Amino acid sequence: MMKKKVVVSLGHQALGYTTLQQWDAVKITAKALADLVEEDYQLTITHSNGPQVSMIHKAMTELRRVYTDYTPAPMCVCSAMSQGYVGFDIQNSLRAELLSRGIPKTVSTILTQVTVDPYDEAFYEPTKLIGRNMSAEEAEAELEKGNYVVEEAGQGFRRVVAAPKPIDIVEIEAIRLLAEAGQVVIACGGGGIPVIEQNHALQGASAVIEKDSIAGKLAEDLNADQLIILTGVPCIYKNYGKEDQEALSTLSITEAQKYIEEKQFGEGNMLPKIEAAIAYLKACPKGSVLIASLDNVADAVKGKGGTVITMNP
Ligand SMILES: Nc1ncnc2c1ncn2[C@@H]1O[C@H](COP(=O)(O)OP(=O)(O)O)[C@@H](O)[C@H]1O
Ligand SMILES: NC(=O)OP(=O)(O)O
Repeated sequence: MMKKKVVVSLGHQALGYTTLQQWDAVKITAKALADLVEEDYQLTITHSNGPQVSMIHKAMTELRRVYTDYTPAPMCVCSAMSQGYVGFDIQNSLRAELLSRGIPKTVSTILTQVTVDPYDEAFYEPTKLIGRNMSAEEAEAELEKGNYVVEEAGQGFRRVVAAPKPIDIVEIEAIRLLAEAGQVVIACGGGGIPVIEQNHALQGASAVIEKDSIAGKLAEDLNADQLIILTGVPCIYKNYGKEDQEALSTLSITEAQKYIEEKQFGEGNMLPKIEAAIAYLKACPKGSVLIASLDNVADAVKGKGGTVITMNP
């Protein structure tokens, strides 16, 4: 029987926020992913990188305070480092978890670049928060360098970078080949390293791609049977956080579009997941999207929990 081709997108819950938290979190994540491998799913995994790329960016920038001749790493290099750092932890935890269950399987991370449009409107209105909180003087210095900053109420200033839309996944053929060979692949981490194509060269862009957008694009490019988005809530809710909050077990894209108009989804958190789901389903109408959390995914894939989004009910 053909294996079910699945793209799994991991959010903050799966990785934690610090090196030590990530070390512990990935062990729990690996168990949930190994359960899916045991269910005979062919897994391609992608993940968020906000806390990780911020930590790396902060470290690379702070070095300059001590070593004045030091050149800080650009954002695209920080993105590449975050893919290696997160991929390293996931691939080793998952490999160990699978071996403990008697399933020897290669798990590998592909350093993935994603092309973006240099004229994407996001470059004119950056929204993705990056790095540590800064004082007003430091924020001023960033502005002088041509970087964007925003003030967070009571917490100082933070850098913001653009979150342009993904165009093409440069290493998609390598990802597809490994996935089709039955290997577990971790790809497009942190949305992929954003690059701009100039003649035959790829130039890193000062941006961070939204990981939900790339998860949808990856599922589309692999013609996946399902996109599983593992996040901090067990399912999607109507009237989220209100007294009449209602868990939604299924959702058609028509209903999803209606709920978007009603502003039922948080702008910086659930909305990009729903938009990614709609984009993927329009390209792969026979597919489905499961939104669940690490705690309930084992049941949710059996139809007991989570929210399943499909083209039609
Ligand atoms: N309608 C909704 N249903 C469920 N969760 C929602 C909804 N609207 C906003 N959210 C929020 O979206 C969050 C998930 O997105 P996010 O915090 O960005 O997680 P991740 O790191 O997994 O991407 C939930 O924890 C919840 O607070
Ligand atoms: N790249 C990205 O969207 O990461 P976060 O989900 O951590 O913000």
